[in-house]
Amino acid sequence: MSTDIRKGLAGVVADTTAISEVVPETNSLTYRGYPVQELARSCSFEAVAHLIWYGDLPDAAALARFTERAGAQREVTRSTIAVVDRVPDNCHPMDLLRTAVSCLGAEDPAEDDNSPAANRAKAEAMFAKLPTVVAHDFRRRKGLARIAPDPALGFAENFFHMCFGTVPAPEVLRCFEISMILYAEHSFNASTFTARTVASTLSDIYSAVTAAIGALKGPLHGGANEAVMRMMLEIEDPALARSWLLERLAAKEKVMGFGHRVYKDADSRVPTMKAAFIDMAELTGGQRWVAMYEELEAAMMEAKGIHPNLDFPAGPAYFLMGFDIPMFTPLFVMSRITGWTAHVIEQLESNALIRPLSAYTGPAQRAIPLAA
Ligand SMILES: CC(=O)SCCNC(=O)CCNC(=O)[C@H](O)C(C)(C)COP(=O)(O)OP(=O)(O)OC[C@H]1O[C@@H](n2cnc3c(N)ncnc32)[C@H](O)[C@@H]1OP(=O)(O)O
Ligand SMILES: O=C([O-])CC(=O)C(=O)O
Repeated sequence: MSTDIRKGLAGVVADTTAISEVVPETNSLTYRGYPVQELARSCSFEAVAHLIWYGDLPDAAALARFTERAGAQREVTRSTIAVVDRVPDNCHPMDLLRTAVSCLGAEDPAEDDNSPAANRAKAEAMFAKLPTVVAHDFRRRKGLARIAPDPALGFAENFFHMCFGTVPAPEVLRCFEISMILYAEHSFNASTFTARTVASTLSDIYSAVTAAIGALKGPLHGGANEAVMRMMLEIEDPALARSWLLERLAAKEKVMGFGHRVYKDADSRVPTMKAAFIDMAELTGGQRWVAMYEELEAAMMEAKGIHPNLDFPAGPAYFLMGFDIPMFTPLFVMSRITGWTAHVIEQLESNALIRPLSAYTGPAQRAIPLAA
């Protein structure tokens, strides 16, 4: 047996995928062959979701059919709302979302149908319904009544409508949509690999997504977008950012929103998201957070040569859009549901149970003492 242990599976190529390609040498990320920056510039999130699941960008007619199908499925059942309403409202919203996906699975009579067509239909249903749950939770924590989804609105417009009762300026919608497109897919990241591992046992797609939500919640992964904004609020004054960061590094602490397992020379998505964040700051008078961003980014580059990752601009951009911090990782879920489910379908197309080996380091085999 090989004892070549790759901690964290770093550098291990675990399988093939045709969904996205991350090329750290050229700082590039493509979804089904299209550069993500170009998708963010010219496509709707619905078109990108279609691309991720079906392999091609939709033409106008296919996009209209897809958007109509998604719009019509946004409502969740009364029983899902009832379960969600019983979850304590001091829990993290990711806990609630995980529970909601379990409910969606339990309610689906076709839960165990793992055919590609059935799983695509379930993926589309989750894409449509998860924003309804996230918005409901956002309002319920403030003691506000639920706002029903509007099937006539696009993905981003409907989500703001369900959260705030209004649809913001097109520039805000665009920044939000850009974040959804950039967060949608990123090859074998920890949560996607979790989803694929669950799928590899021939479990159902809802179980895979539930597990992926658990993996995304951690601050080394999706939870970092929340931690970034908490850090910025704690620092408060951009003039204090550099010394704050250097103190953390001196104490050997990690600074959230920096570093990446695959990209060592900058995250391909950051320039696009940073530009969207700056647009948000200009729209809302939030330039203080841009100054904070610049200070932290420069100090980290000088001290450790480590670049920001996507969570670094996404966190303050969501803050400026008016979302509460614990909601930031659920926003990530609303996007990554596309990538996760595409990977589950791909895993099942040529499945092999995911089960690595371990090198045992416990005591050598021994006899049970007679008195035991
Ligand atoms: C959408 C996403 O999920 S993107 C990732 C979001 N996560 C974060 O922002 C959390 C903060 N970042 C990190 O913890 C890491 O960079 C990870 C987990 C993302 C990737 O880590 P790995 O590839 O395992 O690298 P690892 O953690 O071993 O770091 C390598 C070196 O860089 C340092 N380093 C990496 N990231 C950071 C950071 N954010 N702050 C301070 N030091 C860091 C490590 O301390 C280590 O230094 P050392 O060699 O002197 O011990
Ligand atoms: O790829 C990773 O390890 C983490 C990441 O950036 C993502 O999931 O978007």
